[in-house]
Amino acid sequence: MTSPPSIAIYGAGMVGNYLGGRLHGHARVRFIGRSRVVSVLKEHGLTISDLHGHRRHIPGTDIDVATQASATLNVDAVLVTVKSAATMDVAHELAEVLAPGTLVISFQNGVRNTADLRAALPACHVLAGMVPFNVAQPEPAHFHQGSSGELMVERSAALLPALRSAFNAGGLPLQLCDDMQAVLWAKLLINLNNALNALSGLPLREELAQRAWRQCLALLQREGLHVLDAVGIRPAQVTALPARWLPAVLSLPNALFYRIAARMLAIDPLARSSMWDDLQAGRRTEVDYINGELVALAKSRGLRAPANARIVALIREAEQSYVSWEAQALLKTLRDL
Ligand SMILES: NC(=O)C1=CN([C@@H]2O[C@H](COP(=O)(O)OP(=O)(O)OC[C@H]3O[C@@H](n4cnc5c(N)ncnc54)[C@H](OP(=O)(O)O)[C@@H]3O)[C@@H](O)[C@H]2O)C=CC1
Ligand SMILES: CC(C)(CO)C(=O)C(=O)O
Repeated sequence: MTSPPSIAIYGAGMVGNYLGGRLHGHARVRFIGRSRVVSVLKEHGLTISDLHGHRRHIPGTDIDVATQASATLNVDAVLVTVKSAATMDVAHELAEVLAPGTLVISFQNGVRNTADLRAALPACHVLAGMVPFNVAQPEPAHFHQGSSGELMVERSAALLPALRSAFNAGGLPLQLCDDMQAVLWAKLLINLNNALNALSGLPLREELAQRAWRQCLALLQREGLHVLDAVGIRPAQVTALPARWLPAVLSLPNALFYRIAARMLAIDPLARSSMWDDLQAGRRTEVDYINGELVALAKSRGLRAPANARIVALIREAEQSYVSWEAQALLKTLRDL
């Protein structure tokens, strides 16, 4: 790769447009998405910003967009940024067009997307990635990073220096990791809050500032950790504190929590979970790939994960007709199971 690497963003949405906007100019970026989304980018241009004050506008005339998988032909790397339920479709679309050896990175939540992509794309280098921060969409063509953290990607020789340089130059240094499955399980434990945040109807910061919501999350995480222990999965440490300590810290009274875990509340005041975004947009959520993943794992070993199962059911209900919950009421429901 002598000229800047060419990167296709497959799934121009919150994460994809933000990553693509950061990489634009440091790589040749092509945004592949639904026509309703890419036509907004062409019309308004793309604005990206973050909670640290970074802001950038890319005019629509400088943005390369497409709606078909054939636009990934001959790119150096494809970043997959669709929701988990769309992964298999994307895998089959890419299988029709990608040249052998193409690098594909899944920047998705959930623990099975990389394996699904790998199975459908055996001749490609498929790597797992992890996005630790939140992306919000304050306006149709504006994507805002609302919390901190570095992207993580599986260490691999396929991750060529020119590509890593493009991420670095775009302000998205890649943290390389040998055991991404452990990272994805740790992220899944954090994502147990996605459903709670959606049910709360509150921005993340307001929700996590309330002890009863944190206690709900602690309860779901304890149950998750119990299942992971039973099957021998050890989640990686992806936050300042090890995954195993999080339930105890989340359960602290507010005054102590605010002092000890101030970093957890360093979130843009308007940021909400991607599951809230899905419910608002009337889309099916990723709950089966997050809480549902633990429920299925528990079941496969003759165990139970009743609190996470209840959350799956509540989100299913909310997908049909949204009703927000009070924290104390949900905590009681989960404790009574
Ligand atoms: N949003 C966030 O803050 C964060 C999200 N994540 C994770 O990142 C992943 C992406 O999330 P997010 O960016 O929020 O998702 P979005 O729904 O905002 O973006 C995905 C986009 O891809 C489109 N799409 C789906 N299938 C195809 C296809 N076959 N071809 C072209 N476009 C397609 C979707 O359209 P349509 O809706 O019509 O299917 C949608 O516009 C998820 O796994 C999420 O959990 C991780 C960290 C933070
Ligand atoms: C960043 C985080 C944990 C919360 O916004 C997330 O992954 C999501 O919303 O899906």
